[in-house]
Amino acid sequence: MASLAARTSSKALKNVSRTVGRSTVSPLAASRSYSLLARSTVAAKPKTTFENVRGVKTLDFAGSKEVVYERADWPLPKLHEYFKNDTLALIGYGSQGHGQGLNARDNGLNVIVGVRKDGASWKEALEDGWVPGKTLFPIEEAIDRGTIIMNLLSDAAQSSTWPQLAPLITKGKTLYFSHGFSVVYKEDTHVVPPTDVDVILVAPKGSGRTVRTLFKEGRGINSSIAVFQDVTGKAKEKAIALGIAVGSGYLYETTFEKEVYSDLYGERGVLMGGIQGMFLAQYKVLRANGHSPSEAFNETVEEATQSLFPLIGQHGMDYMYAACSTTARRGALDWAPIFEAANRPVFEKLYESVKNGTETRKSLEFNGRSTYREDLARELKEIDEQEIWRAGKTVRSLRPDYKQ
Ligand SMILES: NC(=O)C1=CN([C@@H]2O[C@H](COP(=O)(O)OP(=O)(O)OC[C@H]3O[C@@H](n4cnc5c(N)ncnc54)[C@H](OP(=O)(O)O)[C@@H]3O)[C@@H](O)[C@H]2O)C=CC1
Ligand SMILES: CC[C@](O)(C(C)=O)C(=O)O
Ligand SMILES: [Mg+2]
Ligand SMILES: [Mg+2]
Repeated sequence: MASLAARTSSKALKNVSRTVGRSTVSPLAASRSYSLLARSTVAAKPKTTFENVRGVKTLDFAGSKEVVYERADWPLPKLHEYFKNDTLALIGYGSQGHGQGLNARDNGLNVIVGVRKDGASWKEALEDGWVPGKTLFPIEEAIDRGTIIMNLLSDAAQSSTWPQLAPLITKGKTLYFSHGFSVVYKEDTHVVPPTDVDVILVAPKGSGRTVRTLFKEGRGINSSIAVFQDVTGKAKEKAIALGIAVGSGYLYETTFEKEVYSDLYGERGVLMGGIQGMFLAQYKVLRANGHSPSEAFNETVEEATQSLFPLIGQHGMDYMYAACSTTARRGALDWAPIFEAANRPVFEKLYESVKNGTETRKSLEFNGRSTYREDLARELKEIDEQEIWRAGKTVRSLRPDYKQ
């Protein structure tokens, strides 16, 4: 199991830390420092401070000190030793089950998958090389065999299956989530963990698909970690070790409540709902003013995703501004506060809707239906058929590396 992929990631792990001056920093942090030096058009930035080495760092985030854990402190031999008596039972095999399960398996850990027999996930797990009776089991059997129960069912399914699954989570096991949803909104989900098990969270801040691709690239996704219940006194350490085991590069401490509030808010906001709404509004106004679909798409989506947003990701907003014309900079500086003012009340309403549980109840009701897959697919098809995204397909088809 530890074979080629594990050796490859072991090599990647060796490369993960480099010495810059007297501090050990990761390649990403190093490239960030490099990018700060490389900037010519922007003012000097506050320096990132590295107060600790060995993978645990206290960093200054814009004036707030926070601890970040990273992979450097958990080389593969240490992970193997730590989990030598454990079986990680991944329950559910959606986007996160796939990414976290394959990463932990490639890291050489003892991982099994538990899903509904002959459901869509069972088939996907088979395709990914999980073997029925050895590493692939019906849900109850996987929980029985596991010591660390990683509940990666859909949030709605975590709630609906809880009455059957809860009695199987016996003393000595660890209960793991990738979202604070089930335990924080217990009035609605009715998920109340047994009092004699550690309950922890590792929530990758990105799609399970990216959890996998970043791991394969020898990098690692940012994840949040939290402890809901610490029975053994080791819950936090276990969360950190599991975070690294499933392919995270950097782990940020939070609470279950903060994780679920920020996550539900972010995905409904800028990450998914907000961006689709903003793209569509801009596109529609361009079309109403006589611009062609290709021009409206290129000026709204293609330039954003292919040119400007990656610059924000690599170097920050000011860098992206500085990389655009002085004409663009002047206009964007003037209009940014207008957009902020227009959007702020929407974000306030959204945060309240998350905090008071409205979003949770809607999600439980919708995703708890037996037809949830078809119902979601129907609405996604409606997006796919919007003119903006149809135009986008033609624009993308011109790329040399185009894949449908
Ligand atoms: N998607 C992501 O990238 C992220 C997800 N998370 C969190 O990770 C967890 C898992 O999410 P994700 O990977 O997206 O999975 P999904 O939400 O897509 O759920 C998929 C899994 O749930 C199973 N499932 C659904 N309904 C039932 C049911 N009634 N009984 C048994 N199994 C059922 C499916 O099995 P079947 O095929 O048999 O229907 C499938 O294995 C959630 O807590 C989510 O919030 C956190 C960060 C990012
Ligand atoms: C942004 C959506 C997400 O929160 C994620 C990929 O992080 C999710 O729930 O899938
Ligand atoms: Mg989410
Ligand atoms: Mg998220």
